[in-house]
Amino acid sequence: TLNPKDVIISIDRPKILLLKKHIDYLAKYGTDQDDYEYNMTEYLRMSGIYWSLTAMELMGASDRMPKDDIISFISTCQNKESGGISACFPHDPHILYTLSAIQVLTMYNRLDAIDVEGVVKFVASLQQPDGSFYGDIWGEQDTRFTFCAVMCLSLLHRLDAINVDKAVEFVLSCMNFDGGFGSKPGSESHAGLIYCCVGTLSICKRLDALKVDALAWWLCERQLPSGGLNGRPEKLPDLCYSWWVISSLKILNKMRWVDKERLEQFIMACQDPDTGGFSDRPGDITDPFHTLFGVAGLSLLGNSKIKPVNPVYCMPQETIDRLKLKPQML
Ligand SMILES: COc1ccc(S(=O)(=O)N2Cc3cc(C#N)ccc3N(Cc3cncn3C)C[C@H]2Cc2ccccc2)cc1
Ligand SMILES: [Zn+2]
Repeated sequence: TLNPKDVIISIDRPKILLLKKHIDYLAKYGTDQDDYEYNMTEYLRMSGIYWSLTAMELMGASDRMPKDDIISFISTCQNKESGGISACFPHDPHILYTLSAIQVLTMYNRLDAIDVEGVVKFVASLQQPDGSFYGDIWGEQDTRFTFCAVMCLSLLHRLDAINVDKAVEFVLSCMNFDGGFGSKPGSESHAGLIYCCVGTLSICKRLDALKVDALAWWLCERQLPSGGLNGRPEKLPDLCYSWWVISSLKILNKMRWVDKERLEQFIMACQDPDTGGFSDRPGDITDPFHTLFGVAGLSLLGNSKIKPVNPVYCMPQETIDRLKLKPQML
């Protein structure tokens, strides 16, 4: 049931974490090659593997994933000429899927399965004179891709391959008067892009450049009476936006500015007790994308049944520690 700008959570929605249901949901997802949705999402297959594996790692159930099949799938997706990685053979390589592949292989500690130098060359080749990054050879510019490039190269300890100062300069050129960020200079502030820009500045150790109080104020204003958070003013709450907002607030050390109990109630209500998984809002269809952000969000809120997640990389903290990466936190 909706009121114009929020959802009303009915009392029969789940209130506790249905961990086993989510583990079984993700373990089953993608095993049925004839499944319509599975085939329709071939274009994002690599990201789907990252979403599922990361959620399973956080739930302590990554042994339920087909590790060897995943690793050999990834090596078939690397383009020999460009070094880039695609979502699925024979699609074009793209920075989004190159990042997802590197995130999966670092969680598995199996970077030997691909040509790392080729990945570094592909990512560096996408940087533009203004410091921004294209997503692929077709030239779409978006601050999301700067974040993908910086995150991907930092996981490989190869930030030396790009001009970090110019990348930071481009991100800062997208800062708005409200302290937020959009996809390009002058674009409206949006929670997903704020997360990308704050994450980029954290990895580049430039959080000093933020208007912290203005930005944290804009972020905590995203929370609605239902406890959920939206991506922009006047929008409905959505579980994935809840992740973008609270991970940004965690990096800024301002988590206390949101009502954690109400947010946890919203996240729990997004679970589906029959199919397993989390959806964007209570009662909708679940998917691996929102299941990751439900599990990661509960981890950030301190749920002891879920392993700690790093708010910048959206990966298990133990992986970030093993890589000796220290993204800046305020
Ligand atoms: C509705 O079918 C869709 C629609 C789009 C996409 S998408 O372009 O690949 N993508 C990733 C995504 C994955 C899944 C899953 N499994 C579900 C949704 C979803 N959205 C759409 C969405 C999320 N919240 C509400 N909406 C409508 C975000 C989008 C963009 C995005 C990509 C990477 C990282 C962050 C954001 C995939 C499926
Ligand atoms: Zn969503």
